[in-house]
Amino acid sequence: MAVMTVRDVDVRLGGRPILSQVSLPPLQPGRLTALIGPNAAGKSTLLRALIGAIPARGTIAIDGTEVRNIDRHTRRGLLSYMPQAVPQGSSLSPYELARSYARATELALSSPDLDRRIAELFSMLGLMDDAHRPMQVLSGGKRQLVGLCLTVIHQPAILLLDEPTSALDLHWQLAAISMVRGYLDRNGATAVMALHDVNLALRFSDEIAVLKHGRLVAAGAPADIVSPDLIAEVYGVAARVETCSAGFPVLLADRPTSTATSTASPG
Ligand SMILES: Nc1ncnc2c1ncn2[C@@H]1O[C@H](COP(=O)(O)OP(=O)(O)OP(=O)(O)O)[C@@H](O)[C@H]1O
Repeated sequence: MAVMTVRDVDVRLGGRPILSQVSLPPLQPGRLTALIGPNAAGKSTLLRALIGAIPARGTIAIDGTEVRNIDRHTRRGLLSYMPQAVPQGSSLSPYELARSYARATELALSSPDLDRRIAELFSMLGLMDDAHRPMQVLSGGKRQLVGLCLTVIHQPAILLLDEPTSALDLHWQLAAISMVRGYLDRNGATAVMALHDVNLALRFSDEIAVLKHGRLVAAGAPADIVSPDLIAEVYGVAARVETCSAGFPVLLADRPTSTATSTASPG
């Protein structure tokens, strides 16, 4: 189990500020934090800063140690990142990729145990029939599901997932996020997940952090922070937030109220 701290993060890219003073609620074991906000708000940039892929100022630490000071090998075992792009096609099969990812992180599992783990993940995500087909013949959604399997195969403590459901149909969106939730519950892991679908964030996350123009606009429990005013301010959309019969807040988006204002950088 690990706790990640993200405080006052600044990132500059191409000579201009992209993130400014971004802090997240403490990323605690078993918790899922959804990162929402309009296009170009800085969600992917923040996730890339958290894995140490781009330079950042401020505090990005795991159990008190700055991520940049954790050696690459340890970092790879602790942190797992799923980029926004759907994995490319290749001649390797999902099964071969899963085996090679697990080997690369020196996962301490016997070969039969690893096969059992792969089969469990593949069956949860509907990949059994595709396990031995080359990635290049799989659909985009299937390749995204494979990408999600690869993100958890070595049992990392922290998952950083960039729109992991963007290519998935309704059924597999729910299956994918349920798999992640189950993973967090069983392993005491934590996840930060960038999402465009506010209703998925409302339904599945413990905390939501809202970015706009590279700044944190709001953060907290979904029901506490997602309101019509926030949605109007952040997305330029008139919306209602109602409570569904299962007791969850649900966003009903009515119409755009202004042109998107998502391209400006933090000043
Ligand atoms: N390497 C780079 N050099 C310069 N600017 C960059 C670079 N990478 C990203 N940016 C800029 O940073 C801003 C934030 O981009 P980012 O991809 O983090 O946003 P996002 O919230 O993930 O967007 P989306 O929802 O559209 O995926 C954008 O204005 C983008 O053009």
